[in-house]
Amino acid sequence: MMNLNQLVLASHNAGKLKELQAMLGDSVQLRSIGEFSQVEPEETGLSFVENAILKARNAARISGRPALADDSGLAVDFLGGAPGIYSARYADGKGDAANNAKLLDALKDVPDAERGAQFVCVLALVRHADDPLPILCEGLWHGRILHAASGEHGFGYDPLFWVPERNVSSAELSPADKNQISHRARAMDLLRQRLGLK
Ligand SMILES: O=P(O)(O)OP(=O)(O)OP(=O)(O)OC[C@H]1O[C@@H](n2cnc3c(O)ncnc32)[C@H](O)[C@@H]1O
Ligand SMILES: [Mg+2]
Repeated sequence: MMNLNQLVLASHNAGKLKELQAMLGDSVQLRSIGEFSQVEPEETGLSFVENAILKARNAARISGRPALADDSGLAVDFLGGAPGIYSARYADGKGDAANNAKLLDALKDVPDAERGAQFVCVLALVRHADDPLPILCEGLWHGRILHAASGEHGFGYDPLFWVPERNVSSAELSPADKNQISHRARAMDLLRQRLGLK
């Protein structure tokens, strides 16, 4: 298929790079698109799939190499699936802390039973910028939104995401544990199967 010893990761998010590289182990080395360009493409798609493909194509074009993109986010039931594809920009680009504060505010006084949410991850792999057949893999992770932040690991909304199967927040899981069960882990599992890496 393609030489997969090395892949360009179409992401400027250091948390994703760390998690995805840990999942891949030594078999594939991820190089951040940040090594090639600091310009982030506008995520104009209406779905995780469209944005993942858009980012992967952009990175393949800039680097001239096969590229992997991750488009992910948090879909909250009570908010009709918001912030969803807009998760990174929920508080207008003010960052993780502002995103988390806005989410807590939006769910103020909402009881536990209505605080269900899922993390979504779509991985897109393109062999080159105009690849007509991107490989797409998705993963979901069901949980609940806490009433206050808890935990120091991870990134983004992790301190607010309660993991029912472990009785802790996602930011209280060790990185190794999160990488076993997260939305990203599930998507990566499928990708490794598709690539014959497992
Ligand atoms: O687009 P790139 O450059 O990859 O980086 P990004 O951070 O903008 O990534 P997305 O556009 O895919 O937005 C995903 C957002 O969803 C949230 N998110 C995704 N996965 C998460 C995880 O494992 N834990 C916590 N928050 C997560 C977090 O706020 C991310 O910024
Ligand atoms: Mg983004």
